[in-house]
Amino acid sequence: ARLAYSAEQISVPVCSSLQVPALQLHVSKTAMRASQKDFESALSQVKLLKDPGNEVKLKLYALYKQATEGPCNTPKPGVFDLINKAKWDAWNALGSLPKETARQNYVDLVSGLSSSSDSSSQVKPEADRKQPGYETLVVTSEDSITKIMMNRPAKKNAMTTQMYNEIMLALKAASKDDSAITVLTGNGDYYSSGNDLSNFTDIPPEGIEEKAKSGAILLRDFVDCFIDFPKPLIAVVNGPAVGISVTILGLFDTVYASNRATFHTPFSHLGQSPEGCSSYTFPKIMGPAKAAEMLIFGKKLTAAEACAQGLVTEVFPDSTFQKEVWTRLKAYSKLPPNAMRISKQVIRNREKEKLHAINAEESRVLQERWLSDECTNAVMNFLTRKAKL
Ligand SMILES: CCCCCC/C=C/C(=O)SCCNC(=O)CCNC(=O)[C@H](O)C(C)(C)COP(=O)(O)OP(=O)(O)OC[C@H]1O[C@@H](n2cnc3c(N)ncnc32)[C@H](O)[C@@H]1OP(=O)(O)O
Repeated sequence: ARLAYSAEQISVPVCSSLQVPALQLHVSKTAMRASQKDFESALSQVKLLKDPGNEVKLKLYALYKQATEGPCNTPKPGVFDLINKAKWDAWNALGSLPKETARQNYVDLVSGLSSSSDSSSQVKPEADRKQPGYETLVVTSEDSITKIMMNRPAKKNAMTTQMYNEIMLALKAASKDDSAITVLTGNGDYYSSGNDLSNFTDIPPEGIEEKAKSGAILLRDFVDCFIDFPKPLIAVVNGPAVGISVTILGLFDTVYASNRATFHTPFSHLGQSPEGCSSYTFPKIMGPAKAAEMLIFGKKLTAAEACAQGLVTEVFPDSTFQKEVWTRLKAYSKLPPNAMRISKQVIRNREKEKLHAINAEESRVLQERWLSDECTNAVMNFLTRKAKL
């Protein structure tokens, strides 16, 4: 049955003090313009929803603050104040979005949540469905869909060694479970900021060469899992994507993106070179000239540009992204699973051997790049806060 809950009940253990201020009945005067009635009714409606999860609550929080107070201009909370920092990040990510647009987006989001909770009143709370054993991911299986969500929102879902290993484990488990399709997505405002640059700081006693060697093996194994994944694999790109989180998209069967997403592969800036088989898949998908702009010159694409160039399947407005995408995926997941798997095999199998060879070669080249001065300086500049993308 649908749960009516109070402001206290909406917070979940992962983020226990995350309260949605929209639940407070106070609405500042600045919000009382065009869609005042709709906005007020959304504020009441939100109290009747099932817990929508932290990601959505952060979106609601950010839109509410933007709609009532305008752009974020409060100081950024400290590193250890994770919850307030996540809230601040979500609000700040809205930039100069006009108050009226934020109000409209809030109303749209609540309306999307209401209709999806109407149609799935038996859904178990996420905590019950969550698969145990992952620290950097939230893995859930429901409606024949296994969802692997990168879960380091405070670090923009940067991929640590542990996250690479957990994604490989989750993919292996998903390839054998009874789900029909598998989804990779991110928690928070980013899809992923790519390789966690602090991976480079953990040098073993055997030295930097050994570190580069083990990194190349990890990279090759990680990308191999995507090449070999037997079921339809869908990326739900909820926000900006950087580096390896972009390159592996060429190995997915479908890529849905929010219109807030961007696609950025700044390898030359970082003294590195392409991976994830992108040296092959990108020129094939978008033609060599467009691929070179991304992979050599680090041109950042908007979601619309990435869609026009064939890397993204479809772009959705951020305010309705989750609702539209999951409605579509739930419908796809009801198709005969064996037929989908076999179709994927027919489409992908003849390329597999080639992709494994390309992956091995890209990993070998990167192993050398990681030892270069260009790469070391770029990573040190980021880690000492002298540079950002
Ligand atoms: C097995 C190894 C395989 C390696 C394969 C090769 C892979 C290559 C790549 O993926 S290359 C791409 C690498 N990524 C980057 O260079 C991104 C670096 N990050 C940034 O430039 C920025 O953080 C940003 C533009 C993504 C976001 O900027 P902003 O919105 O201003 O947020 P913050 O910078 O304050 O970030 C919040 C918090 O997250 C930390 N963080 C973000 N990205 C990374 C990252 N890639 N590695 C490590 N840490 C990251 C950032 O430091 C902040 O932490 P703090 O709050 O200061 O503790």
